[in-house]
Amino acid sequence: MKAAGRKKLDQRAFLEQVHECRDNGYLLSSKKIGSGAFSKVYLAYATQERMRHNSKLASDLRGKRHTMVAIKIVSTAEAPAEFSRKFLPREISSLNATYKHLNVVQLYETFANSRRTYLVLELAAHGDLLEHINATSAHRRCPGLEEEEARRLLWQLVSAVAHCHNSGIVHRDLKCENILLDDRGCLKLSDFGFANRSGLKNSLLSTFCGSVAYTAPEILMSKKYNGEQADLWSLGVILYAMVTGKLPFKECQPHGMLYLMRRGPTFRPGLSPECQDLIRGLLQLRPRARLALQQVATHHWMLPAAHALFCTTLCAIPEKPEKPQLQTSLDNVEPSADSDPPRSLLQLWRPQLQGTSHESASSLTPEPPRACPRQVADSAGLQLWRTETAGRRVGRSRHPLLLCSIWSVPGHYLVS
Ligand SMILES: Nc1ncnc2c1ncn2[C@@H]1O[C@H](COP(=O)(O)OP(=O)(O)OP(=O)(O)O)[C@@H](O)[C@H]1O
Repeated sequence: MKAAGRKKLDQRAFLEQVHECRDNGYLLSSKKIGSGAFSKVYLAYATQERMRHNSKLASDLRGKRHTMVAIKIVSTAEAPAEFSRKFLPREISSLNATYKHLNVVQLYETFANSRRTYLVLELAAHGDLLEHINATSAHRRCPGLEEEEARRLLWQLVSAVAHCHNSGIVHRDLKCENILLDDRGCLKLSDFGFANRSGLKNSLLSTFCGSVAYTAPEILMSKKYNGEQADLWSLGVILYAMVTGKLPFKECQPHGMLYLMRRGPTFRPGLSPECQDLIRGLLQLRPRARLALQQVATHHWMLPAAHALFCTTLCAIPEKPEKPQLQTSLDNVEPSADSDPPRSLLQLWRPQLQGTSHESASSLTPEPPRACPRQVADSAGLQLWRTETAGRRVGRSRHPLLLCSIWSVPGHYLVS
């Protein structure tokens, strides 16, 4: 087909899409923010009318203080039948199963007709992790991210993957291109096109999924595999990519890849031994020998991330002046058992936090308020229910591996 004819068809298709979105309560912009094999992703705006009718959308966008969404338009008329019958429904059901987590792209709703399916997604407007690594490497004139930044991002990624696994979903295509960043620098796991139910514990999968560079050796060897353990391998590749700016194993042919995998990763000088140890722990040939997510979260290289999380929480959530008995009602008030004051620190972090008493917390200099307590809590992966009840439990962690509560004490919040 001639280029002019193709362009006209594209314009007609785009106008149809604009109308179809408008009929469903969204204003589609012409800004294309990405494309996949059978899909295009556009920036769009939710109408007030739509927000009134969709509680997921309303509650999320209220917190973000904008009405922007990403609409993924899948051309089901052009895609192979197997894609529309198998992979697209799996993507939608996986996104529904993993709703809602701060580090997983949220699906607000879908609508469809005979030619297209529309996925209305949370917008992550700051590109993907690969772009971020490349841009940062160029800026620093040194390949890879600072370990501190990699740690912060891995913390969020581990939280997202743990949430998926706990929800019975294995991603199976974890790679830097599928990890998006939003305008607050918050990581959002996306593209659940290959995701599947993890099913019964220890049940094995057999489909080859994902990109060779991130694929676990057992999949390359066409063995039956455990999806959760395969995701752990990919996490190791992603961490390696973050701290070195390179992929650990790069070969086009699977047998060449397997040869490199057996030899193990090599590291640039200067990379901390703790980080090398964590990467090696994930890039274990034997799936069962790989570190579990819980072990990753408590690995000594990761602990500063947990510490930073607590310090951020302790320092940056300034409590409002005390007004005894007055409770600011937030939209997510939980009828909690405000029972005893904090006694034990979370087991997972006990060794690191033993010194965190009321006094030591108070000795931290609180920063002036930069954002409202709820925003700060959100970005730290914590959920606050209310802000003004000294000595009471006022929130909890959203991190699936970090089961803790937030307590209000005069001047600070404590995490226990
Ligand atoms: N929620 C989102 N916010 C911002 N950009 C997004 C979002 N979802 C997808 N994109 C962009 O659109 C691109 C394609 O989306 P996605 O990967 O979901 O499609 P796909 O059809 O599964 O792609 P592929 O065929 O590469 O697997 C992404 O690489 C990303 O750049």
